[in-house]
Amino acid sequence: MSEPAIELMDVSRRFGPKVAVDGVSLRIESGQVYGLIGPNGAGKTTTFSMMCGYLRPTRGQVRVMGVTPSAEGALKGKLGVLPQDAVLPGGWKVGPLLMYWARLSGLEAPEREARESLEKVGLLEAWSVETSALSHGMGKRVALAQALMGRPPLVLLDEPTAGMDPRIAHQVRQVILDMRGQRTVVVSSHNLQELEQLCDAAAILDRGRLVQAGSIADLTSQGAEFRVQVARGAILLPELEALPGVTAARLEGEHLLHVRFDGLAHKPEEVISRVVGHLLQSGVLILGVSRGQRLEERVLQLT
Ligand SMILES: Nc1ncnc2c1ncn2[C@@H]1O[C@H](COP(=O)(O)OP(=O)(O)OP(=O)(O)O)[C@@H](O)[C@H]1O
Repeated sequence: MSEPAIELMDVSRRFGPKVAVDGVSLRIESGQVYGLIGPNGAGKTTTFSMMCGYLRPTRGQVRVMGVTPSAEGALKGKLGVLPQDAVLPGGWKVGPLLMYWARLSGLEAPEREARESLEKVGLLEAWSVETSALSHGMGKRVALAQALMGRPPLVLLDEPTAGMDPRIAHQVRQVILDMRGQRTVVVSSHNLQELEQLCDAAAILDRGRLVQAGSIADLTSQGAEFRVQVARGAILLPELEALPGVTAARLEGEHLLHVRFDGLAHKPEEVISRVVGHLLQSGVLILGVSRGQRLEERVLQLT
């Protein structure tokens, strides 16, 4: 197996008596978009900060692209970071500030880098705007532009779309999707629908501990569960449960049917077709079918 982009081995981090991260082990492969999920105080930002090298673990080991991230200069030029509460310095205009940062990072062609990055986050028109005159969402986009400059192989984004309007959030998600497969991106977000759409895999943290990690397909049980949105008609659950492969069926409200199946012995497409066929024969009208649970539902079960 090739070397992972990031590996945490039994990592803990304390702040005095407070254990913020507790014995977490996880592996993030190169080219993945990887989500860090968890309720407030779960340890996402602390984990993030250890991946960036801003914090050292109290116990265990963090390896990022083969090095210890907290070692001086270890990740220079290889890492772009959007911290949770990025604050831009006052007294600067956006473009010159980005050029200054590009120079500090040793990038060739700082102006081109700054312009391209600002364009990616849809903010080129703010080139000459004072940082103090930016709205919260605009400031965040400038910080994101900084994280993307120089196309680093690893990008860590803490709450990248929080505080952004829907159109800009969509654009930022597109920027992240464009990096998929080419660079490794770690995203922390409370927007689980967004993470479900963006990520290949994710880790769910709760009170400092790793609750579950895996591909989004595994986390949402895509190989063992599906949902049917029903317009109208009477659903007889025992009849569905008697169909080959189906292990359980339940209704959420009147219009959402959840079906679990034995994904090892049966192909999803066969069980889905069988269930949908049976429903249609029984006169049930269907609005849609989707595989797996919602990620949100899974996280609520686990945390
Ligand atoms: N510098 C610190 N000193 C003391 N306690 C801290 C410090 N940083 C974090 N903590 C505590 O560690 C725990 C994990 O915090 P962390 O910020 O990593 O959580 P989070 O998952 O990012 O939360 P949120 O979703 O609210 O941003 C919390 O209980 C927090 O109060």
